[in-house]
Amino acid sequence: MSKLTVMDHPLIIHKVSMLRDKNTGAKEFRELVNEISVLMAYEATRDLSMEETEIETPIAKMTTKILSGKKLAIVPILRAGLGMVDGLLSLIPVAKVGHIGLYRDPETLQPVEYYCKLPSDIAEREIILVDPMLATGGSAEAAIEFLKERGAANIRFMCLIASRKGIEVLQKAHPDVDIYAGAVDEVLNDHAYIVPGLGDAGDRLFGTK
Ligand SMILES: O=P(O)(O)OC[C@H]1O[C@H](OP(=O)(O)OP(=O)(O)O)[C@H](O)[C@@H]1O
Ligand SMILES: O=c1cc[nH]c(=O)[nH]1
Ligand SMILES: [Mg+2]
Repeated sequence: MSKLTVMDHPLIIHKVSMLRDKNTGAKEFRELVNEISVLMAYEATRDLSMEETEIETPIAKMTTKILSGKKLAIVPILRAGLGMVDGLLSLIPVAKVGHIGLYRDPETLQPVEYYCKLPSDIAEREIILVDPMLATGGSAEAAIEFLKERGAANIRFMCLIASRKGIEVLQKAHPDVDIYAGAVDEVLNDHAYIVPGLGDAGDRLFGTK
């Protein structure tokens, strides 16, 4: 069973509350998604591997630790995942960015793929897959399958709001993928939107409703 980490930091809880508010406009919504992504990146990278190195301060030589240099990739699920990329890149500027285009068919609720472009060495990279919403879990499950088909073996998934059902589906389908969620909501409505959720993350980010 994969690990589920739900954010409990007051700054994140506060910003997720602002994000949920229907009166939050697209500009503020984008800023909040960016800020929450930065704060969550701190948690989602807590177990990155480190190695010892020798440096010299102005006072003395010392042995200290740095990141082991394992290669990272950030992979947003389009469209809404795009809103989380800049925040992550601000902390991990050397990461490569891959894109998986998926939308959820409103009738069948099944994910439909329309784009996939990944770094050529994706199989060697530690991957942070990002999407603000984990609802039925179908989109994240399919995106992880694409990544695994291309050889990816080290994947973690970061979302802003997850439903209990989406977490169950993802943990069952991909027990090796740890999940980092800004908040967890219990219910999906008849259209498989998260309740209370925040509405359609892509539409709110890009002002398309
Ligand atoms: O867990 P699921 O039930 O699959 O739902 C979650 C998916 O739905 C939303 O994308 P959407 O289909 O609205 O596409 P968009 O990002 O282009 O708006 C969201 O950003 C996820 O990708
Ligand atoms: O609540 C939801 C469910 C799917 N996609 C969204 O953007 N929001
Ligand atoms: Mg959408």
